[in-house]
Amino acid sequence: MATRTRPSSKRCAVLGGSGFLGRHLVERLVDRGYTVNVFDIRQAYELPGVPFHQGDLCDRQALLVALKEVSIVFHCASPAPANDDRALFQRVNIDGTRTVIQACHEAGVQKLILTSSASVVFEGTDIKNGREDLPYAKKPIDYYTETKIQQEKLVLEACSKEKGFLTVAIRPHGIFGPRDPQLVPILIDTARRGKMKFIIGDGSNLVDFTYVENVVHGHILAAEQLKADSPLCGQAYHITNDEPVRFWDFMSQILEGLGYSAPRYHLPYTLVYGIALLLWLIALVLRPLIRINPTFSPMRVALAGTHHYYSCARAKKDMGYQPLVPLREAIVRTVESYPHLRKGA
Ligand SMILES: NC(=O)C1=CN([C@@H]2O[C@H](COP(=O)(O)OP(=O)(O)OC[C@H]3O[C@@H](n4cnc5c(N)ncnc54)[C@H](O)[C@@H]3O)[C@@H](O)[C@H]2O)C=CC1
Ligand SMILES: CC(C)=CCC[C@@H](C)[C@H]1CC[C@H]2C3=C(CC[C@]12C)[C@@]1(C)CCC(=O)C[C@@H]1CC3
Repeated sequence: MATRTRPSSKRCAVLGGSGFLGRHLVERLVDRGYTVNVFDIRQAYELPGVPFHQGDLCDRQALLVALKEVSIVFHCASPAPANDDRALFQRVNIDGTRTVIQACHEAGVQKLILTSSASVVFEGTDIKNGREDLPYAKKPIDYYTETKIQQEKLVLEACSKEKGFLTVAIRPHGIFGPRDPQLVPILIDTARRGKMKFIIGDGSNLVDFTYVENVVHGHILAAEQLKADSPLCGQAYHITNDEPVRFWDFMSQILEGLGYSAPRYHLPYTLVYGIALLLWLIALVLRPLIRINPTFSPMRVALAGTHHYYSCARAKKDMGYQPLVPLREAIVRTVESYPHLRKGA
């Protein structure tokens, strides 16, 4: 039997390393002296000394090349949540994650760190200071969440001290920061189309928005603390800024920071949710003829109008996690990073 070279504990691969979180993670790992392979279906940048492997994570052979002599794998690849393609989510998040686990076994990888999502327990109704022992959503709000649940279960169940393969899942929520293609761009696009005038509900709902560097910090801590005798094995961890904020205050700070007016007029939550549901049903019926993606999907209205914030006490206790960048500073850095989205730019 061919002998495998023992992988160095500082040699890792980032699946989804071209993405928003993945790229920040790659940069931080390199700063901390890790040797990093990037694996992604698309190449978004080049970094000296960082080999890029372009491929689909459903392709085991392609993965095996990127995992050669790697001891830690960070899996943060996923189709974007806004996508409505059920088959794609099933293929990438479920079948693809099975392939990742299999390839890790074959390549002799010792640790797998999955980027899951706090949304795996969110059903569209209030969650206040939710802990990791909340049950998975029985009625997930979309295909993205449905497949993130299956994906997390697959990864956590694969944890085996006997096989020397340890796994952990990080559940971030509302990641934001420089280069995020979702949150700030969607918000500013909505404002530019004159649709950011209304607050859904009374505006008091608290939400976690988590600065990308804190999420990265949580991933690296998890990788470094994940050992056969640690409580992390096979567990999920919320990583947040630990500063729940009113959803509409956060949006207003970003909008005003970029020179736009904050929303002022209130609309009842149930009315907006009902309209969003109706539009979503109409879009579903019309789909064979025309593809419409309404701004106000039921999922977005639920995210904008309910409480959803989580406790990160378990991460503090088991891995010594503390957010590195406070929310106020994180918002300033984020606003400054989008000069092209400033009003009038
Ligand atoms: N952005 C957020 O607020 C949150 C994100 N997450 C999770 O964090 C992870 C990273 O998210 P983001 O960086 O925001 O997303 P992103 O869309 O910027 O990055 C995902 C990356 O995965 C790659 N990818 C997609 N399908 C692939 C495939 N079949 N094979 C190889 N690569 C593939 C994409 O090309 C992309 O570069 C995802 O797993 C997401 O579910 C969890 C909670 C919140
Ligand atoms: C905390 C968390 C899970 C955030 C996720 C980010 C996105 C889901 C949000 C980023 C911009 C948000 C946004 C809306 C909904 C949620 C987001 C897409 C609205 C569509 C809600 C209704 C409005 O009045 C306009 C909002 C624009 C921005």
